[in-house]
Amino acid sequence: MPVEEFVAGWISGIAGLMLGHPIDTVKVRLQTQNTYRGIMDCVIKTYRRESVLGFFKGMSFPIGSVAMVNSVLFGTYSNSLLLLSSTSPQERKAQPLNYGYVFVAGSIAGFVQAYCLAPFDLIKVRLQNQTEPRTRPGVAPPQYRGPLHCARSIIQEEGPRGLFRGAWALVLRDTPTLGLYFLTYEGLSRWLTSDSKEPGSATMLVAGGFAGIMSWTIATPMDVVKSRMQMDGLKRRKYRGLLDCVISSARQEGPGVFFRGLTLNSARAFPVNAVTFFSYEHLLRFLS
Ligand SMILES: CN(C)C(=N)NCCC[C@H](N)C(=O)O
Repeated sequence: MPVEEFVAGWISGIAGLMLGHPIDTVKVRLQTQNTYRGIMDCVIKTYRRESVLGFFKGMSFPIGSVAMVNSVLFGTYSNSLLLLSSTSPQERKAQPLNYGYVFVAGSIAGFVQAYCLAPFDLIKVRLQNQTEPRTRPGVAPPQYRGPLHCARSIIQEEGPRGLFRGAWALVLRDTPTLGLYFLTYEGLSRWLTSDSKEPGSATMLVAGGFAGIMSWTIATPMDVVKSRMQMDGLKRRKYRGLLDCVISSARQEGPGVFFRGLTLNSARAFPVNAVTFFSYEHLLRFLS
């Protein structure tokens, strides 16, 4: 099994994460808390209360974990494509790709990565939602002192299964959208590259950026449900399950609720995924 894709996926995951985390924090807060009037209100309140550090809450943990999940995503995608089409990445560059295989391999990779991502994403979302400023004398400390304390508290209060709260929503979000993610990337990079040539840097950036926007646009409604399910269970349970979350969110806040965070998801998706694919492709050329 080729491992270069796993290594390149890991490093490119770190690059994308560092660029996108502050926007991700604002998005998660808007999706799960009703105290903000909009993006700017959330940015200003976060900055005033928590300083610039507030935007980076929960980032130390994803640097290791989300990067590892990105490695699972790219490694599973490439190896699934190898199984389906019986061609190596080098051979695939020389002949037209079967887009059906690309979509299926991307969806398999999305399914596998969703399960690996679930506990890490849950911890990230819970930490991002803590609006208390960093510990100061006289101010009550936040509920979770850090990622490990958060994981321990969830296991103690909600049992080990608590770490997988929202996992089904994550699987439903990522399985089809990652099929679309790789399909958009491969389709656009082929379209922008002349026959028998390898995609250039500008092509990787543009195709990666649009793959991110396309997949996150489709993923946003399920992303809202996922974030809400992950925050549920903290105190009293609000939702009986995924369907109940969908129905009661729509009833209480109208269908527009499923598009909360769409602007931020798209604004974050372009640079993050441009850099992710750019560094992935270059690392792969360097490693093989
Ligand atoms: C729509 N979805 C879930 C995705 N496209 N997922 C892959 C994205 C990878 C990148 N780290 C990011 O956070 O955008």
